[in-house]
Order: sequence, then C-alpha cells, then structure tokens
Amino acid sequence: MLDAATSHHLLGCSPETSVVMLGTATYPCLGPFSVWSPSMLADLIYVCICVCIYIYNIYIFFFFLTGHAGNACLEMVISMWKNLLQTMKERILQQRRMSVYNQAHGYEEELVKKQLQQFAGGSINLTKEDSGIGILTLNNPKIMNAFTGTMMLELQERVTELENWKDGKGLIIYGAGNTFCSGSDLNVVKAISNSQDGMNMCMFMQNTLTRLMRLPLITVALVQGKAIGGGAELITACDFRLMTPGSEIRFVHKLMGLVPGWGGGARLVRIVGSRAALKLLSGATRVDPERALHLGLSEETLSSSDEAGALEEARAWLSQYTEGPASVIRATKEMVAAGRELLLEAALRTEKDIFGTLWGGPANLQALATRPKHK
Ligand SMILES: CCCC(=O)SCCNC(=O)CCNC(=O)[C@H](O)C(C)(C)COP(=O)(O)OP(=O)(O)OC[C@H]1O[C@@H](n2cnc3c(N)ncnc32)[C@H](O)[C@@H]1OP(=O)(O)O
Repeated sequence: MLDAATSHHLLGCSPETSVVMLGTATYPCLGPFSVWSPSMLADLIYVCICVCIYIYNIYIFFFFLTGHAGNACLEMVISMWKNLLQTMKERILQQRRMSVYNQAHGYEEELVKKQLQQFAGGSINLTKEDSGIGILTLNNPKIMNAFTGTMMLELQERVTELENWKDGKGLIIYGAGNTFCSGSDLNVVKAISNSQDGMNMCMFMQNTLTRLMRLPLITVALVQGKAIGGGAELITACDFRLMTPGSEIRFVHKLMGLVPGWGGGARLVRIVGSRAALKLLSGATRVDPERALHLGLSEETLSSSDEAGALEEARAWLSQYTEGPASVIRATKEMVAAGRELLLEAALRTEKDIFGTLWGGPANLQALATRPKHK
C-alpha cells in the first residue's frame, strides 16, 4: 500500500482516497496534516516560528519608519510569507511523498550526502530533447559506469530535474562506452563496509530509484554490455528494458555475500514473479537477451550493438508510446503506476481523479473535434 501523500502524488488524487503505507505514520486528528510524520510537522512548526519572527521584525521596522503601523506594507509582507510558506510546504511534501525513507526512519539525508560526496568520479548527464524524450547517461566508462558517491548524488539531482520537467514524456537510461553499469564502485563498497553506512547508502539509493520509478515519464533502460549488481537493480526501476545483442543482466549480489539493497529485489519479483526472481538472485544467473525476453525482463532485443545505433533504435521504440499530448502520456504513466503500487480501491479512485484531469481538457476536446473515429 502507499501512504496517502504518495498516492496523492500518483496523480493528485485526494489524500482521503488513499491507503496508508511506506511507514509514514498517520494522525487522523491532524486533519489535512494527517499524513505528516512527526519530523515533517516539526519542520513546518519551525518554519512557522521563523516566519512569525520575521513578520514581527518587519512590522516593527515599518512602525518606526512610518510612525504608524504601516498596514498596507504589513499585509503585503504577510501575503509574501504566506506564499513562501506554501511553496516550502509543497516542496517538502513533494520530496517526501515520492520517497520511502525520511527522518522518521532514522534517515538523515544531509549526513548521507556528505559521506557520499567523499567518493568522487564519473557523472550522470541528462539531455532533454524537444520530442519530450530525455536521455540519461551513466558516465564512468573506465570502471564500466560503476556508481561512485558523487554519481549517486548526481542521479538524485537529475531525478529532481526530471520531476520538474513538465513537457517530458519519456526517458532512456544508458551507459557510456557500450556497457550499462557494473553496480556500486567497489572502492565505495569497501570504504563504507559497516552496517550503518551501508544502510544509509541503501536508503539513499532506494529513495532515488523509487522517485525514478514514479516519474510521470515512460522509462526505458537500454542495456548494452553488462548490467551487474546495482546496475541490474537500476534497470528494474524503469518501466521497460531493451537489450542489445551480447548484453547481459546479472544480479551478482549473492557472490558478494549480499542481497539487492537498491530496491532491485522487490521490483524484480514484481517484474518476473517470485519463482523466477528467486532463481535469478540465488543462482546469480547470467541473463542473456533471449532469456530476458522469455522471462519478460526485456521487451525486445535490438539489432544494433553500437551506442549510436542502439540509442536510435531505443528512441524509435519508445516514441511508439510517447506520441501525443504530454498531458495524456504523463497521466497514462501515473495511472499505471497507481495500478502497480496501490490496492485496487485506491487505484480505482486514483484512476477516477486522473481521468478527471483530462476529461473535457484541451487534448480531449481537440480529439473530439478532429478525430471522432479510430479506423
Ligand atoms: C547494492 C549495490 C551492490 C553492488 O552493486 S556491489 C558491486 C557489484 N559489482 C561487481 O561486483 C562488479 C565487479 N566487476 C566485475 O565483476 C567485472 O569487472 C565485470 C563487471 C564483470 C566486467 O568484467 P570485464 O568485462 O572483464 O572488465 P574488467 O573486469 O577488466 O573491468 C574493467 C575495469 O572496470 C573496473 N570495474 C568494473 N566494475 C567495477 C566496479 N563495480 N567497481 C570498481 N571498478 C570496477 C575493473 O576493475 C577494471 O578496472 P582495471 O582495468 O582493472 O583498472
């Protein structure tokens, strides 16, 4: 189940239509704030107190400046602060409702970020094309695009950028240098090989990949070469996977005395079913394009093996599903995401809410006026 705020994200459905999950406590007595965790409420109370102090200071300033209360100025200041408060509230909510972990789970994001910052190298690049398709490149080819700490941070930044890309319809993720990704940089793995640091990195990456999975974009992982360990986990956060000839997906975690920690285990079960997932994880099995197709892990095997050709094929494949108004494509993805994550009744209500955003809207009216038949 999802918490109310999460399903609210899964397309603006009213929180009361949602079911509770993801560990965020609910407080019915708090009415509209009922989905806020104690730490979120503390954040808000802190902001409110700061705002009051600021307003009071400004009031005193105008009082002395004008010799009277300066009511008009005061009203303007109050209204500015109200807007600011609203924006901050929305930002906090947006980030929290997309994520799995927050302070209520003992997750201190700023501390985790500081630690990851120490392990530099590589980059995550994003290009937003006019067609509404974004291209996200994992760029650290010297070590097969393994994730350094700064790449983890950059992935989070790019996901935020994509959340704010209102014209976006689709996303292709691929690795530079003809290979996808060999997971976490083993130097980082060694440096943070204690339980607490590992859990922090795990929560950070689960939050980022959950937000990636919930983007209102149709997402495709283009697997060239190898998708290993965390790289195999990353591809499960996409809606679809396309493989090139000779490529391979492999969950090697068992060989490292681990299980997936970036959410790849839970997502793999939903993609291929629990029996196949158990085999792939406990056997650390090499999955070639043929087997991936058979398991439903891949949609198609592309014919090109080179980067430019494969990318072009992936674009063409994705554009079959991204043609049309962004509002409709995005709503479709969000509706499917709700169906994937919510219990049936909550998913139905979300579908109704999403439907309501489109019915009688510009795309709907234009379709009615120009294309009443679908022969
Ligand atoms: C919750 C997250 C869990 C995780 O992701 S843990 C990490 C899981 N990944 C791994 O264990 C991958 C280890 N690497 C390998 O098994 C092999 O390098 C791999 C990916 C099969 C590729 O084999 P080959 O094609 O023969 O290439 P190669 O071994 O010569 O690699 C080329 C250079 O890349 C380096 N590399 C590959 N994966 C890396 C990684 N994850 N971290 C750090 N360095 C990595 C590798 O050491 C080699 O560098 P160099 O040429 O020896 O300097």
